[in-house]
Amino acid sequence: MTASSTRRIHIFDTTLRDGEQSPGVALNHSQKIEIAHGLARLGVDVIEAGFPITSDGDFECVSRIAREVRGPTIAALARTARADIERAAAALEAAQKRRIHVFTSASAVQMQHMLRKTPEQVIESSVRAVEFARQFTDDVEFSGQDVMRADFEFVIRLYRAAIEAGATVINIPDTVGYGTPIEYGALIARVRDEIVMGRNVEISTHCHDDLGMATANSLAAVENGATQIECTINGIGERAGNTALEEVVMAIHTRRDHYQAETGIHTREINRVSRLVSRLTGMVVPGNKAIVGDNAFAHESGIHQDGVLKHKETYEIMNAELVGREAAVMVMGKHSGRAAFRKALQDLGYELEGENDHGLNDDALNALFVRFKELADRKGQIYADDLRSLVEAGTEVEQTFQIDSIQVLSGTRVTPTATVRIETPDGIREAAATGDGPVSAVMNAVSQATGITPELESYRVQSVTRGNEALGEVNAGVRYKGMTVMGIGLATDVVEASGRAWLHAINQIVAGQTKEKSPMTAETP
Ligand SMILES: CC(=O)SCCNC(=O)CCNC(=O)[C@H](O)C(C)(C)COP(=O)(O)OP(=O)(O)OC[C@H]1O[C@@H](n2cnc3c(N)ncnc32)[C@H](O)[C@@H]1OP(=O)(O)O
Ligand SMILES: CC(C)C(=O)C(=O)O
Ligand SMILES: [Mg+2]
Repeated sequence: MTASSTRRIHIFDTTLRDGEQSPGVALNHSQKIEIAHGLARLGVDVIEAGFPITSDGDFECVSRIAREVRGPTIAALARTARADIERAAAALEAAQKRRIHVFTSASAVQMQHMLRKTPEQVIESSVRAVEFARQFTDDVEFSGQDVMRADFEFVIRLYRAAIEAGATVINIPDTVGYGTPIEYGALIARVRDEIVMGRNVEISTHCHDDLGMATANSLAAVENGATQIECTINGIGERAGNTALEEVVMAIHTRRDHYQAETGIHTREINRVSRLVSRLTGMVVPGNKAIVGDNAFAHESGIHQDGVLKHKETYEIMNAELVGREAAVMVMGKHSGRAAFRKALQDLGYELEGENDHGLNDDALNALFVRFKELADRKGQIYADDLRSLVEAGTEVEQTFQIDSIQVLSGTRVTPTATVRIETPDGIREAAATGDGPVSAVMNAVSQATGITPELESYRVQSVTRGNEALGEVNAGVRYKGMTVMGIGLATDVVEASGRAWLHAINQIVAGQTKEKSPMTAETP
């Protein structure tokens, strides 16, 4: 591939407009500004900052982004109405580079039932709107919603009219995610060959993920002449969301042999902006999400781990570092094999063959591996501290304290209060405590009963089975006097699971302290 044959694909990010249309998401001004700066750092070409006619708040926010964010073109959405276009133009006034994005509908169902216009009226209002928008800027994008359910002959007529009226970017939205890659690619090729025909007009793709085909459709468009992809961080957006920015960018990068294209995205910023958007929108990224999910660069099964340890490329098509993540991680669990087990112990500092206390020969390693599998069967994921306990004590940590009962009082206008009974080596101890919420109340009560108050560093709750009686697993990462441990608690009630996780962490702390005092124990790595 020569440099001259590489096409530049523009990334149009609509996280702040279509992304914010995700049900339940509403970002305030400072959150939007923070995301806009993140997008500029990422190197997107266009930021669609909002739809200014929506509200005074949206207008103000687009104006602020236009004033403050430098680098990308700032775009604002408008219906074909004059008032929308005037409002968009006013909001964009301070932008270094501004684009008005005018949209209409192209499918019969939307024209007839939503716009209540005939196809000819839709063409006429679109032409007027594009011409009017051109009075404010030379950069006008035009979209006809729902093209994949539209009559393609009409689509061609509509877009031809928009180009003649002055549209510089024509965006082909599959608004309801109906198209397949072959159909969508073929339509883009028709638009390229029948209406763009070498003119200086950019073809853009805007896909939704209702059938899980947004990324495939966007890439099919690139194969057929599109040079702009509209997308959102983490694929958020209306219903099932939009094309995920990180997916198309990394597909183009990783398969540049195939697409003969490149984007201007600084890929090492991807993880950072993904985390930012997830945190501010409250939309959790699923573990198995491509590129940015927790598991996207993790290996748990023994055969994969063995392959990756021998040569990374056996199971990895891109480096985690390339998207700003830590190098691929080995998750230790019941599917892990000896190779990964051995490597995990080495990473923790244990010598596998030698004369010191923890020098493990093959027989010792095999015996430990059997215990590791037993533990993984019961527990699922195995953490570094579990491995340390296995090596040093040959068993899971001793449960010095055990929960006898937990009672929690919580609700509106009630200070959350927890009462716990804990079995200790000296008999039952009872303690009651309050907290900001039921979880902190139960943690405080357990600390009081055991006399150990660690500091909470991370907290995660997830469901590990399905249905009404789903078990909640709580992972509480805690720190105590320089020691960091992960407590795990499982129960159908997440408050109880939190209490169990807290106590599990305390038991590990107690076990760690006992070992430190024992003259028989070698230094922990
Ligand atoms: C596919 C997309 O993502 S499109 C963008 C969707 N985003 C949003 O709708 C978010 C912001 N929307 C809003 O705040 C409001 O809907 C507003 C301010 C735009 C309009 O509010 P209202 O005036 O109360 O109208 P309402 O939302 O009830 O209905 C939409 C109107 O826009 C019309 N309309 C829809 N699309 C277009 C268009 N492209 N061009 C012109 N008019 C349009 C509809 O026909 C309807 O008109 P009607 O009231 O005469 O029947
Ligand atoms: C406004 C348009 C481009 C849109 O979001 C869609 O059609 O999905
Ligand atoms: Mg959309």
